[in-house]
Amino acid sequence: MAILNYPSPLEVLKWIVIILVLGLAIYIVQNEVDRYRKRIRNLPGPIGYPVVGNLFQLRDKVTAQHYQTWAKTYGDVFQVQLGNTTAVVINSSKAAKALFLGQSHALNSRPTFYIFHGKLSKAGKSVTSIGTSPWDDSCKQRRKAAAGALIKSKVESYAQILNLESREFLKDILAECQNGEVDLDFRPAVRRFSLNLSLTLNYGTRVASVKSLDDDPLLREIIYVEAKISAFRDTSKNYANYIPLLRYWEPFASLFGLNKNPNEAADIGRRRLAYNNVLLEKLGQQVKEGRDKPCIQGAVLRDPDAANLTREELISVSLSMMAGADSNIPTLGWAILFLAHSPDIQEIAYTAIRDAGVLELPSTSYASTKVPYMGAFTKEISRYFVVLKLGIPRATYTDATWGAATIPANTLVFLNSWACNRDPEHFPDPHTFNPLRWIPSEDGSTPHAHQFAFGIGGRMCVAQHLAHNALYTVFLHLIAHFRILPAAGESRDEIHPLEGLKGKATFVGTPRGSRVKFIPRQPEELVEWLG
Ligand code: HEM
Repeated sequence: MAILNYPSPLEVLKWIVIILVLGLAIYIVQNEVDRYRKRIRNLPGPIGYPVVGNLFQLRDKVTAQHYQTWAKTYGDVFQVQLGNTTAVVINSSKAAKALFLGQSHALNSRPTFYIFHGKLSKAGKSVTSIGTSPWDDSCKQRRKAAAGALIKSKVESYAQILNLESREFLKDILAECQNGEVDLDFRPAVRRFSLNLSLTLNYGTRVASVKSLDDDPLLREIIYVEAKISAFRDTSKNYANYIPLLRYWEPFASLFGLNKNPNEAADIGRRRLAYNNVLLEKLGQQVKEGRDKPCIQGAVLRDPDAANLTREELISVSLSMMAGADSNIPTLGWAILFLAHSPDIQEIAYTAIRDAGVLELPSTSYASTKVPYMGAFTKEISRYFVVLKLGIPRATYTDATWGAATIPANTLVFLNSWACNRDPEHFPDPHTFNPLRWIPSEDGSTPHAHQFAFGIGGRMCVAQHLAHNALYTVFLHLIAHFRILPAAGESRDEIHPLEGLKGKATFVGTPRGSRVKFIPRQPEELVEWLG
């Protein structure tokens, strides 16, 4: 009888390790061939490392600034490899105009990402906001509906909403500022202002008080979920978007209990859909009964051209409006800090407001005023800070060309808005904060007609007029009625648009500072004026 020679456990383990190492080596070789093939011919770009490409060279850096540095070596338009994904980065205003305006159709799409689209949005019945939707007929319809509700003339009709929310913002600050005796954390007031803009403009509903941000379960849910969504959208983190190997690791991590919440993205997607359904349902009922307040979603529901939008498409429009708060909050926060450290600019702005006769007006007139210096100041805030320093990622819809290079359809594209807004050919002395650059010269021409904080081309921000008017109105209220000083011990470092950020490599630039002193110019009169 033959005796079977079973291998020892050590032998088995040895073979398992050999097979795993061999498998990994074959995978890596194949993967490197794949990554090499994905490089775009005739387009320069830095060489990265196996598997990760250029990702680790960008870790803990403000990505847009790093790309701006690379542009000095590789030119205005270059490619990077983020793991297995090839991305094209556009770093000068001239190149941005040539590509996003000159080849607008080819650059008109948005990419899909493994985490955001594959997990979060899939769980939310694949409903994505306009800003995260690839270009197709549905996206075109949704963009048209949103843009229709946000054109310049419609935005003028939202003036009372902007005035009301700015007034409420001042009330929140006045209630807590103790005449400038304390360093006040302005974030709750800023959050309420921005959330109210999104909610009122989109659904005709609003947050009654700062306290209800914490007390009201629906609002708490919105704030929590929107913050999570912003994190899942972050293009500089979420490495599983770029390195497929990490996706294979996920089931093992869950098996060994290393991934605390493997279904988090899907869960957040479902929760976002749930509260938007509740809000849309409520508005639909109000529209039916004729007791709805004027709002974007109400306008869309009543718009005969939008009648063919499905419920998912209506929700998509809402998601897009809610996402706007993500950009408004840090921009307003940074501007408050900037004002605190810039008494000279506060003084010029206050004088301009006073000389334009705004101080004699009721708050209900503020949004409809046109104080040139304040309009210019608002534009310069957006240009100088650039909250989305790499814009919102784009993708090529069809092949595009740059010099001798063909950028194939479905390539990830980043507009380096930070670099374009600091482009000395477009903005002389670009590192100086100078609102006067926006004041029209005597012949009526504005030297710099385009700044890139809202993007450029066919997928540019649909709400740029609204966002500008909202910021203009709140700045007008704030500067007319308060002086702002820095918090104790804070230096100008906190307003550096790169060094002053909380977390360098984040998609949305958020200032790390959050406290200033607010001193009412005329406390008693202000109470009365605010009503
Ligand atoms: C300071 C405030 C804001 C900034 C800096 C900003 C910036 C941007 C940028 C950079 C883009 C991408 C543009 C491109 O790819 O060329 C964008 C897209 C978009 N923004 Fe804004 N935004 C702001 C506020 C808002 C608000 C308040 C809303 C909604 C009420 C909004 C709605 C949208 C939508 C729907 C898109 C997607 C457009 C598309 O993909 O076709 N934004 N925004």
